[in-house]
Amino acid sequence: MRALLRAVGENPERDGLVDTPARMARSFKEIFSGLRQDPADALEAKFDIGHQEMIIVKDIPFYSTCEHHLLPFHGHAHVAYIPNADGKVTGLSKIARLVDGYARRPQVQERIATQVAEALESRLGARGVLVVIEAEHMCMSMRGVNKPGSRTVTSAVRGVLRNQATRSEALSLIQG
Ligand SMILES: Nc1nc2c(ncn2[C@@H]2O[C@H](COP(=O)(O)OP(=O)(O)OP(=O)(O)O)[C@@H](O)[C@H]2O)c(=O)[nH]1
Ligand SMILES: [Zn+2]
Repeated sequence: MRALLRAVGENPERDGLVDTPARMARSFKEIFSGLRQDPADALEAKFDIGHQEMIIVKDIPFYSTCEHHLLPFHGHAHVAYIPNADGKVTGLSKIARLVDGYARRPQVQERIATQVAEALESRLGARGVLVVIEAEHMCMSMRGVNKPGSRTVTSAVRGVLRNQATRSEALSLIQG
């Protein structure tokens, strides 16, 4: 961190910066905590409620860091899934924990959606999954192309949610 401060033309020994490297290390530990866990461990088919219909947790806010510039991108994730035939579902908060776990890594937006979808499919045995992520990237807003306010939308679809009617139902519930 000190080398980085020196490289941008700063003096890492001056008063305001002397504690910055340690502070950054603590901050990075939190921002990248998803690297030291398997976010899919959050998932557990815990509640045997015989529910086999669609479940959507939408507008989940998240903060992540783009792996190209190490600048933040942030926005909302919408996660729809259809449980498998045994009708067991996971706790709603676990869906948000899953998003957080993958977001707290150096990332690209596309991969967060894919990883969330694959975790729900493989760990929970979900019959269908649709993940939509919309985010603003600071590397596009505050530098480079300088387009604040532009938003990127990515999605990942698995299983029966590839079916057009089911996918349209999920998308209309997410947008509504
Ligand atoms: N696909 C994808 N691209 C991303 C993501 N986050 C940042 N990027 C892009 O990564 C690209 C890196 O491009 P480079 O040309 O190597 O880097 P650069 O010279 O800093 O590019 P500019 O940002 O255009 O100035 C840029 O186009 C970013 O917009 C992401 O989550 N997904
Ligand atoms: Zn970037």
